[in-house]
Amino acid sequence: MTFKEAEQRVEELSNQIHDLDKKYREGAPDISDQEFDIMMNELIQLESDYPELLKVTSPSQRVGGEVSQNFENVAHAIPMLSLSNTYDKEDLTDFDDRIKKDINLDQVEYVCELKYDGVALSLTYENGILVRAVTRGDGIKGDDITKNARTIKSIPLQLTGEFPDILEVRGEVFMSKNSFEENNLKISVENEIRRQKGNKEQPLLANPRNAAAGALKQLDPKKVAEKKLDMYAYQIASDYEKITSHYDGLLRLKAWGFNIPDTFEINSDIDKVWDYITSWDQKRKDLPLETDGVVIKVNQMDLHKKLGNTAKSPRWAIAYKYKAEAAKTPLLSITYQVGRTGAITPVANLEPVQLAGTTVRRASLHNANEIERLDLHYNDVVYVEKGGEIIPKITGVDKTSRREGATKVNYIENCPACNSTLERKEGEAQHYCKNYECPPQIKGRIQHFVSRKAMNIDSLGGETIEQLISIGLIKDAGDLYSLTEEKLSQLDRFKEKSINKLLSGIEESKNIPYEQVIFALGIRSVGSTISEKLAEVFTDIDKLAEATEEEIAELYDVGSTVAVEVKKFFNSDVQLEFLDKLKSAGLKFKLEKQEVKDTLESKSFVCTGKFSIYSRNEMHALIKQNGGSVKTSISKNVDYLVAGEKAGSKLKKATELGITVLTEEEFSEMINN
Ligand SMILES: NC(=O)c1ccc[n+]([C@@H]2O[C@H](COP(=O)([O-])OP(=O)(O)OC[C@H]3O[C@@H](n4cnc5c(N)ncnc54)[C@H](O)[C@@H]3O)[C@@H](O)[C@H]2O)c1
Ligand SMILES: [Zn+2]
Repeated sequence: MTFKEAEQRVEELSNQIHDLDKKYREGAPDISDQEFDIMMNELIQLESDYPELLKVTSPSQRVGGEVSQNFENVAHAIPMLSLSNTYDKEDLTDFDDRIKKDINLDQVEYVCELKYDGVALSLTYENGILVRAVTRGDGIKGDDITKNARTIKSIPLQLTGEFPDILEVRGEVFMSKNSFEENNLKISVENEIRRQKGNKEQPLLANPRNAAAGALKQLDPKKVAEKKLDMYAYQIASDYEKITSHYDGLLRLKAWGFNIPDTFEINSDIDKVWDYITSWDQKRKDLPLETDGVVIKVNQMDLHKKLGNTAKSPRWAIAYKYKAEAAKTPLLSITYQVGRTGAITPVANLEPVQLAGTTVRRASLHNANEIERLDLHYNDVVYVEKGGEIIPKITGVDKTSRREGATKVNYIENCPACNSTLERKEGEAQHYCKNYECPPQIKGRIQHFVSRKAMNIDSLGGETIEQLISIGLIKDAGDLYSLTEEKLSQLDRFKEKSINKLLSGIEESKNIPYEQVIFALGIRSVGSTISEKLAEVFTDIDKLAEATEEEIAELYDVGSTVAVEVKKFFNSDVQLEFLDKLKSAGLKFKLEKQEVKDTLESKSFVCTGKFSIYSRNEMHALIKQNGGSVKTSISKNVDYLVAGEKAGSKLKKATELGITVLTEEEFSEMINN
C-alpha cells in the first residue's frame, strides 16, 4: 500500500466509522458490532503503520459519544474511557503477555465481570450523599443528569457504612429484558389508541441499550422513573487508599449499597479467565439483562496506575466480546424487491428459526455478487447471523447438506414488477429496473417524499399511496398537492376524517424547510446530511440547479458521485416537470438563514493537519456559522488554508498557489472578531 492509498483509506474509514457510530447511537446500526470493530482495528493498524496519518480527531482516539444541549455539560475529573476489545482467544493471551512484560511479573490476577449492555454513568458522592450523575458523553465531558439518576432505584442516594468524603463510582445503567418488553408493550397499546384517534404512532424501542440511553436523556425525571432503569456499579474511579484490589472494591461497593451482580469472579491466570468466558457464553442468556461479553480487569489497583491508559482505553482491562449468534435453516425461496431507485434487492425467505430471542423468517442477500459469493443453490441450508438488532444476514451455506443435482440460484433478468430487462452497470453490484414508471418505484419515491426526515406527511401510508397510483390520481409526489376532498372520496375506506387529516398533512408540509425539501426530491446518493450541506451552500433551488459538477464535488464530504446525480436530476425533463409541480404548490425552495453571521463573508476554507483548539468538525461548523464555506481540496478558488500541526501536501500546494495560510489561533481570532 502506498502512502497515498493509506491516506485515502484512513480518511474513508474515519468517515464511515463516524457515520456508523451515529447510526448505532440512534439505535439503527447498519452493520454488526464485530464488523464495526474490524473496521476500527484496520484504522488503528493503518495509523500505527503510518503515524503521520494519525489525527487527534480520528475515531480511534475518541470515545464515541457526545454531550447534548439539553443538559449542563460537566467535565469528568478522570476521563471516562472506552475499552479495547477482542473476539479472539489469542488476543487475550497477548493481553496477558503484554501486561506481565510491562510490569515485570510472572503472574497477574484478573477480575472477570460480564459486560453489561447499557450506558456508562459516573456518580459522585460527597460525604456519602449523591451530588452528581454525569453521562460518559465524549469521555472528557458529559451531561449532568443527576435528577434523572435519582429516580433509578438501584442508585443509592445515601451510602451506608464507612466511606471516603469524596467518592466517584462508575457503573452501567441498563434496561432489563423484562422492563424492555413491558415498555414496548406499553408503547404498542398506546399506539393502538393513537391509531384509532388518527394520531402519529411512537416508534418501538430498538434494543435495551439504546432504550436506556434514550430514557436517561429524558427531560422529565418522572418519565425516566417510568422506564424502570437499573444500574450495576463496576468501578471505584476516585482514589481510595483503603482499597488495594478491584475485587475488594466491588465488595465495598456492595457494602455501600450499590447493586453488584454476583456474577463476577477473581481468577489467578488467563486460562481461568478463558474458563469463565466459556462458562458464561450460554448461561448469560438467563440473566435479567443483555450482556455482550466479559470485561477482564487487572486486580491490583497499584498496577492500574503503572499500566496507565491509551487515548481511548485503559491498558489494564480488555473486553472479550461474544460473537453474534448464528442459526442454521433451510432456504425456501428468494423474493426480489424493487426499491424507489429501481435497485433490486434479493431477499431470502427462510424456514422460520429462533435466533437471539426472535423468530427469523427473512434475510437480506444484498445483490448478485453476494449470491455468487455464497455459491447459493436452491433448497440449500444456510447459516444466519444477527448482530445487534439489524436484519439478519446469511453468512454461509452448509454444503454437506446440499442435495445432489441442486441447481445454482439464477439471478433474475427481468423486473419482477414490470418485466422490463434489468441492467447492471460495470463495476456495480446492484441490478436496476430502469423503467421510471415501474409501480413499486413510483410508490417508493412517494414514500420517501412523505417520510419523516423529508416532507413528514405521516397521514399517508403505503396502502393509500398504492390506491392513489392505481386509480390514477397521482403519478408522482407533485400530484399530492392537487388532491382534493372530492378526489380522495374515491378511495376505499377513506372517510371525512382521514381525508381532512391527509389534506392538512399535505398543507403543513409546505412549511418544511428547504434542506428537507432537497432530501425529499429523492436524488440518488443525496441523503439528509448531504442535503443540508447542499442547502447551506446553494441557498436556493435555482443556485443548486445551476451549480457545476465541480462546485458540488468540492464541498466537504460530498464528492463526485453526488455531483453527477445532482446534475442528472436537474437535466431530466421528467424531474423538472416534477419540480414545477412542487414550485407551484409553494414549497420552500430557499434557505431560511438562522443566525449565520457574515464574519467570513462567503470566503472558502480548507482545514488540514492536527488541531488542538477545535476538532475538525467543530472548525467546519464554525466556518459555516460565520458565513464561510468548507472545501476538501486546494484549488485557486480557495481563500484560506487553516493549517494545523503536520499539515502536509495541502500546505505545500496552498503556498505554491499563494493562498493565505492561517494558524489555528489566527483562525480563532478571525471568527471571534
Ligand atoms: N454496529 C455498529 O455499527 C457500531 C457502531 C458504533 C459502535 N459499535 C459498538 O460499540 C463499541 C464502542 O462502544 P463503547 O466505546 O461504549 O465501548 P464498549 O461498549 O464496547 O465498552 C466500553 C463500555 O463498556 C461498559 N461496561 C459494561 N460492563 C462493564 C464492566 N463490567 N466493567 C467496565 N465497563 C463495563 C462501560 O459502560 C464502558 O463505557 C464498539 O466496539 C462496537 O462494538 C457498533
Ligand atoms: Zn420494474
